[in-house]
Amino acid sequence: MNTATSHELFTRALDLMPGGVNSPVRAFKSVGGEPFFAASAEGAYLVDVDGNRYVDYIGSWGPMIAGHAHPKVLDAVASTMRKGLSFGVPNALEVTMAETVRKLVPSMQMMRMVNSGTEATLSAIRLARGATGRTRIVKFEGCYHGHGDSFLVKAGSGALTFGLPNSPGVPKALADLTLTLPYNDFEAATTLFAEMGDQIAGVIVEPIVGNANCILPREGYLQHLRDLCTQSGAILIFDEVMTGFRVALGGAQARYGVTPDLSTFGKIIGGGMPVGAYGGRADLMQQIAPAGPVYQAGTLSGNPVAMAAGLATLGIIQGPGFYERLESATHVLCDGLEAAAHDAGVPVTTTRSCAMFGLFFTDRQVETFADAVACDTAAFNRFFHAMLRRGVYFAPSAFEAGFLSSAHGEEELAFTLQAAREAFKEVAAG
Ligand SMILES: Cc1ncc(COP(=O)(O)O)c(C=O)c1O
Ligand SMILES: N[C@H](C=O)CCC(=O)O
Repeated sequence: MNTATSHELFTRALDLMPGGVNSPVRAFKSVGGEPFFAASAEGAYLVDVDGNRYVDYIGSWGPMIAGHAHPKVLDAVASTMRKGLSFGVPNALEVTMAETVRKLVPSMQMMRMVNSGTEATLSAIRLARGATGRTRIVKFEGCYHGHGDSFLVKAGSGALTFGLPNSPGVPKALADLTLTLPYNDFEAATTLFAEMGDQIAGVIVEPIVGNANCILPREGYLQHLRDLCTQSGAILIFDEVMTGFRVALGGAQARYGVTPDLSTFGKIIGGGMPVGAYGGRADLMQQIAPAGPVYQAGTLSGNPVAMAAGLATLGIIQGPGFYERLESATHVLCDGLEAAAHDAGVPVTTTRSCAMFGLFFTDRQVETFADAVACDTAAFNRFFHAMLRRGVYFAPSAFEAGFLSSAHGEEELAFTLQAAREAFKEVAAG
């Protein structure tokens, strides 16, 4: 495999950007080797600057649920941008976006568009604090909510991958206000609320944890958090930046039938452009400036080109059978990966929820963060490179979920599973 141009770019980048990248996980530091540099992407495929083609199971970390460079999204972006890139005054697409989101996710009675998932979560937690007058927040070990200071405590994603779950630079006084719980542990949550429930402003949770690989909620767990928050007056925030519009049209809250007070979105809602959103109960959102006293703002928020890309994507995913097809493709992939691993004698288990999946190198079922970190990351790293060499790109970390798009058809799945049969044999050989 020729990677000369990527190598040359990475060498230059290392001198210019920390780790040679603009976001840590993509540096390949935990799996070893060097990242490839993308030249283009279409459908289920990424093409690098040396002309290598990969079936892509990241989809830009989630936004590309309709596949890369979908013609409807490109057309919407092209026609919108000709009218101007940014206005700094309200535009009609923002209103259409909010109406569309509220139709698909009814708990989003009112909302605010922002520019990233990070902005959405840190705005939501500020609102929870402002509305309750309390300061403590609760998050879960291995969950990642972007890089806001309050969230870099036992954080997942790159923070977990690189062993930096509690980042230097976050004042201790602030970090002390973040309480952490083990995800899926009913008893621990009950105990914490019994001790400190009246001090907790909000609970923020990835309803399906996608930043410590992919861990599904135990039956009744999200409802348990709902009940604890209702009883104590804490605000329940579902961080649906990853799960929103991915595990169901109405997100994880629709899939599990649990209604949060606030939700955060990102990724798919922007169709590949930098977008996030937060919203929920109207009485809470009315406390955001200028309607209320809790301040939050953004020069480019509601950007028309970003709204156009997001709206086009939200249009595509409402097509008939869209999620049914995604769900069955994910089953084909995960069942096939488990079978291929089993045939090679490599212990592997998968988790899946519609268009999102986890691949764990263990023979045990994974239901907790402790289960996830106990898996064989060295075996994952070997598998990752064996797949990459065969033209399949999984996340370059054992602690990230995988994503399918509607462009992953029979051909791509068959190609992936053939590569996996060979790759697992390579892993077994050591
Ligand atoms: C669940 C979750 N919340 C928040 C974020 C932060 O989003 P962003 O990277 O757009 O700031 C991410 C991803 O990075 C995420 O997966
Ligand atoms: N897990 C993160 C987002 O979901 C990975 C993306 C990033 O941090 O670059």
